[in-house]
Amino acid sequence: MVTERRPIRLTKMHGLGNNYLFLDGLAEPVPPDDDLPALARAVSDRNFGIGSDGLILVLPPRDPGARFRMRIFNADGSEGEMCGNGIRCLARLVYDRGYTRETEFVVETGAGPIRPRLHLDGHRVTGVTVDMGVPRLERGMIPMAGPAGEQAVEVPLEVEAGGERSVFTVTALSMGNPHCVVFVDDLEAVDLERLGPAFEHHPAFPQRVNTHFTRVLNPERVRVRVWERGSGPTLACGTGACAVAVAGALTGRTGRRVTVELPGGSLEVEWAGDGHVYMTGPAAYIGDVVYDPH
Ligand SMILES: N[C@H](CCC[C@H](N)C(=O)O)C(=O)O
Repeated sequence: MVTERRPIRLTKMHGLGNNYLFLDGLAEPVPPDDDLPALARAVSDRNFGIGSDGLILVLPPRDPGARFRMRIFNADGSEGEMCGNGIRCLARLVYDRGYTRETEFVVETGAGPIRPRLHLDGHRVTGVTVDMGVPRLERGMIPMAGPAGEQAVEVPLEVEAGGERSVFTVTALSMGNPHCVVFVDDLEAVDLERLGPAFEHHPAFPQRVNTHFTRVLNPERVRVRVWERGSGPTLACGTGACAVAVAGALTGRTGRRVTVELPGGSLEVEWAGDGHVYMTGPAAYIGDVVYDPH
């Protein structure tokens, strides 16, 4: 239940069609924490709200080493630790609004400090490369059931969906948020609406999971269909694209530099020698809107 009701100014942006409503907490009052899940659900609703994959707050940092702080809420109101497409949009927004003249800065997130770097043509942001940090491979860090210190690379997962039980081979890891990568030969044959929820709510993932059905086209290129924790099918998932690139390298299916083709477009991902994952992609505006239901 949203306690206080007043018009809320939002900016809708997207990264490859993965779209979010941004509340600029540097210019607007931020609703109380208890209101945020319900507000995220309300504004994300595509019929009774504005419609989006979720709500992102731009906030002043608490971490002295950070310039900004990002909080992300999925369309179901659950809070995610990080959002790859969202942080590229946040980086463009704070630069365009003149909150910083830097083209590289640290953003405090639930996944730790994340560092976007803006690509400019004059003063126009043409793209963003993000240091997404180091992937967490141990089950205890994903989190995923099983021995906490063990990795989950090419492991069996029995999934019950629509009365059918099947065993999938999965590779799970965290980019600060949990991901499950399932390599398949026939991507079109995946019944995402049936399997997506079954993976998302699988008991092996106590905090649920984002799932990425992935076809390897060649060692430098993969194609992915996404079911996101808390938002369902989206056109792209930035943290997921990073997880897919790491899983491809871990399983020997790809190199460490991969073009990840998503329904909304492609991201360039590299799991570099420093252990960090770097993701490059666009950030685009849709427009400003006032949420004022009554
Ligand atoms: N659904 C995700 C958060 C959004 C991630 C995604 N949209 C991205 O671009 O990384 C989660 O609950 O972990």
